Amino acid sequence: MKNAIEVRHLSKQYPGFALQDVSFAVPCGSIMGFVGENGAGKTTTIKAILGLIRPDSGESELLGRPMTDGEREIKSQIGVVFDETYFHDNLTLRGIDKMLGRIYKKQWDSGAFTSLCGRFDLPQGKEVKAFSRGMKMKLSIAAALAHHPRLLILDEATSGLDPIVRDEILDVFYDFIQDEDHSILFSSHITSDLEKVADYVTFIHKGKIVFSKNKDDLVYSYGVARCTAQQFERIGADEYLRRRRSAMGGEELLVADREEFSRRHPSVVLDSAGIDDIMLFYVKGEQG
Ligand SMILES: Nc1ncnc2c1ncn2[C@@H]1O[C@H](COP(=O)(O)OP(=O)(O)OP(=O)(O)O)[C@@H](O)[C@H]1O
Repeated sequence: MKNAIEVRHLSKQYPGFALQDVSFAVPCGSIMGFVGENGAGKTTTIKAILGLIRPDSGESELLGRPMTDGEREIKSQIGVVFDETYFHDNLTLRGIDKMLGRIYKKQWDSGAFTSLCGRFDLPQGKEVKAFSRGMKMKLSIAAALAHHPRLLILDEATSGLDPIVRDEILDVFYDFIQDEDHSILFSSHITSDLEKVADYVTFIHKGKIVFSKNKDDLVYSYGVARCTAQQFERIGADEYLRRRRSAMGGEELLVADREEFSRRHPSVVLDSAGIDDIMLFYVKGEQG
C-alpha cells in the first residue's frame, strides 16, 4: 500500500460554502499537515474522509480500502482526535480505561494507555470535568493511540494549547511515526507545529486545494520577493504566484522557485517563505 489516505475529487455543498474537487494523498509512513484559514473546509474534508458526512461526489480510501468496504475494521485501525473530548465528565482515567477496553476488546492496550497518561502527567484520581483543555486533548490522544492504530487523524488537536503541551504532543506523534506502517493526517492553524513535524503539507483555501506538497520542497523552493514599484514593472505576471502591496509602498511577491527568480532578478531582495507566508499570500494577496 502506497498511501494511508487517498482522497479523490471530494465535493460537498453547504449554503454559502462548497468543498470543491478536493484530492490529495497521505503517503504511508508520513505526517501530512492540513492547513487553511478558518472555514476553509478542513473539518468538512476530514469528516467526509471518515464517513461522518456524505460528500455530494468523490471518494476516499483509508488504509487502501474505501470506508464502505468494512467500516468497522477500518475504523479499528484508525485513531481519531477532534478538538473536543467526548468522554463523560464523571469518568476518571480508570473508568475510561475500562470503558475503552470493553469497546476495543483485545485490541485495547491498557498498559499503553496508562503509560501514555503517565507520560502526559494526567491526574489519576480526577474526573474529566476537572481536566484543563490541554489535559483533555492529551487524554484524547492517549485514548486514540492505545488501541494501536496504524493511522491517526487529528483535527485541530493542538489548537489553544501552550507550546510546552504542544511539544509533548508532537513528541508522541514523532514516536508514533517511527513505525513505517504508521501515518498521520493532522489539521492545524499552528504552522510552526507543522513546520516541525510534517513531511507533507496540504493547503486548502475556500474549499479548494491550493497545493499538496513535500514540506521541504516547499520551504526550500518558495520565496518572498520584496521589490520596489520600479522593480515590479520589470517582473512578468507568470514569474510569481501571488502579490501583496507591502506597507512600504512596494510589492511583495510569492515565488515558487527562489533560485530561478533570483537568477532573473538578482537585485530584488528575496527571502525564504514559511507556511504562514504562503497562506497569507493566498488568503490576503492577489493573483499575478
Ligand atoms: N453541517 C453544516 N451545515 C452548513 N454549513 C456547514 C456545516 N458544516 C460546515 N459548514 C460550513 O462549511 C464551511 C467550512 O467549515 P469547516 O468546519 O470545514 O472549516 P475549517 O477549515 O475546519 O475551519 P476552522 O479552522 O474554523 O475549524 C464553513 O463555512 C461552515 O460554516
